[in-house]
Amino acid sequence: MASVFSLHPSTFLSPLKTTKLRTKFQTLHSSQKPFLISSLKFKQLDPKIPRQVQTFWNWLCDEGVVSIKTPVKPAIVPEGLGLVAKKDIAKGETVLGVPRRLWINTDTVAKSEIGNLCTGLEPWISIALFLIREKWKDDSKWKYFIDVLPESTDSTIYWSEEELSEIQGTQLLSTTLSVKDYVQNEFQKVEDEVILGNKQLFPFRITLDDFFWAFGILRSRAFSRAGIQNLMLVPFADLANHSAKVTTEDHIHEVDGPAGLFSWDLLLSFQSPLKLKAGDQFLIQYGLKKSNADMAIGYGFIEPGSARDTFTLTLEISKHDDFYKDKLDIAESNGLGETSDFDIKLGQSLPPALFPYLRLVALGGTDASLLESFSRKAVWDHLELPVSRANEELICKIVRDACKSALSGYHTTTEEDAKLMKEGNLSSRLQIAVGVRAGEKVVLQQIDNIFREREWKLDELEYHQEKRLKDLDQAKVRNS
Ligand SMILES: C[S@@+](CC[C@H](N)C(=O)[O-])C[C@H]1O[C@@H](n2cnc3c(N)ncnc32)[C@H](O)[C@@H]1O
Repeated sequence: MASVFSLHPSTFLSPLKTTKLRTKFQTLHSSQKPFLISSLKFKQLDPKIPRQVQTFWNWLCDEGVVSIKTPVKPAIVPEGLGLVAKKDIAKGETVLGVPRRLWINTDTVAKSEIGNLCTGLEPWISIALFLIREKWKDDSKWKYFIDVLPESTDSTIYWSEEELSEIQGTQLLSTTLSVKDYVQNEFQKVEDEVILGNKQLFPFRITLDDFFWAFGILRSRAFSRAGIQNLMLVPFADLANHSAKVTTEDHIHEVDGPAGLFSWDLLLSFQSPLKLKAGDQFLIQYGLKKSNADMAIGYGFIEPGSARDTFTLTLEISKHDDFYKDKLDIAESNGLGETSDFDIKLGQSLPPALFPYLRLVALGGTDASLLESFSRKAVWDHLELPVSRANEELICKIVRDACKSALSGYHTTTEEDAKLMKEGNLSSRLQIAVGVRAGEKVVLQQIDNIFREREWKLDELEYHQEKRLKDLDQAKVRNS
């Protein structure tokens, strides 16, 4: 693949740019000198910026995506590349707008040479193939954008065996391995069904590493408005880094607006969620609901602190359960299934459906009569309250055993993790490993504590059977 690295930014003159420059010199003589000088100056980034970033910025200028008025510019920041305010920016002020013609989404792929081949593929897979192909092409429209994309991130999908051993026993490890399996299987399928039979469109070797690269790029930088169907890569906008200081998610919009010198288009537009001073970094929120494990897999970093510490309890109605069909029916009538995931977050109350589902899973013996006595909805309402001492004791045991088993799978103790974090100086990947494993353990301990306390109170709780007898007695008294 040819590269633009050998060209000095000031010698990078596409035909279009030459024309523009000439026009500018003409206007220079017609008294617009200040505009020309400042517009050339605004193109210059910090001299320490890598040359390909300067070239990318020049391209954005030529495409009319940025102008002298654009209040942010690319810069080197602790998170890699980022966007920095050129002037003070008010909260809510528009900082950038990238026109649709530069987005890479399924529409872009559909209109490309591989459009027909990609019909029916998962959106991310078609965009991944497109991206790999554009990276290989010498004359890609997105060449200067692709040249500034990283080769990898600290996402756990790129970790070595040794690095992965640091997250032994964690849910992060099992999710990472499932994601890697998924990507590998999808690659094998697309290689057999699309790539190998279409050598004229893919005249170069596409490896599993290429596919992982594209997957990682999409996971860490693509925007998706309403789920995976609207996945899109947006040059320039994808330079915005994340900050926990941003506590809203409504700063990205699609609006109609000017998209160059003479054109109008749909723009992906960013409003600043924070008030910024000149020189501050423009930051956004990547997703308030994401756990640290989601952040580690998707973006290759975690948030310090405990706000994103999560453990997912997965419960299942056994197929061998005598009441399997009834139980499944009740779960499904209430939006759950044979297997249900409950995300438990540190310091937050348990998900409301956890107790009814647990009681349902554990329901047996004489308590099972509950399944036949009421409508599906009414059974669930009953499950909101303790059913019987035996049932409540069993759910505590199920959960506490699961916590104990999970806690025994980690290869470090909470104290060892705390010591490592206190000492500092960890590599970025070890920081993620220690942060996630410590976070999972503390949530597991929190869950175990809740159910231990519940065990202590088993004698004080009011159970469904007793309540029913009490209600019957009260009714008798009223009727006598
Ligand atoms: C959308 S890109 C942002 C631009 C990116 N910094 C770059 O150099 O191209 C997302 C990536 O930026 C980095 N990043 C963003 N926010 C971060 C943060 N708060 N801490 C650490 N890394 C961050 C991660 O590598 C992440 O995968």
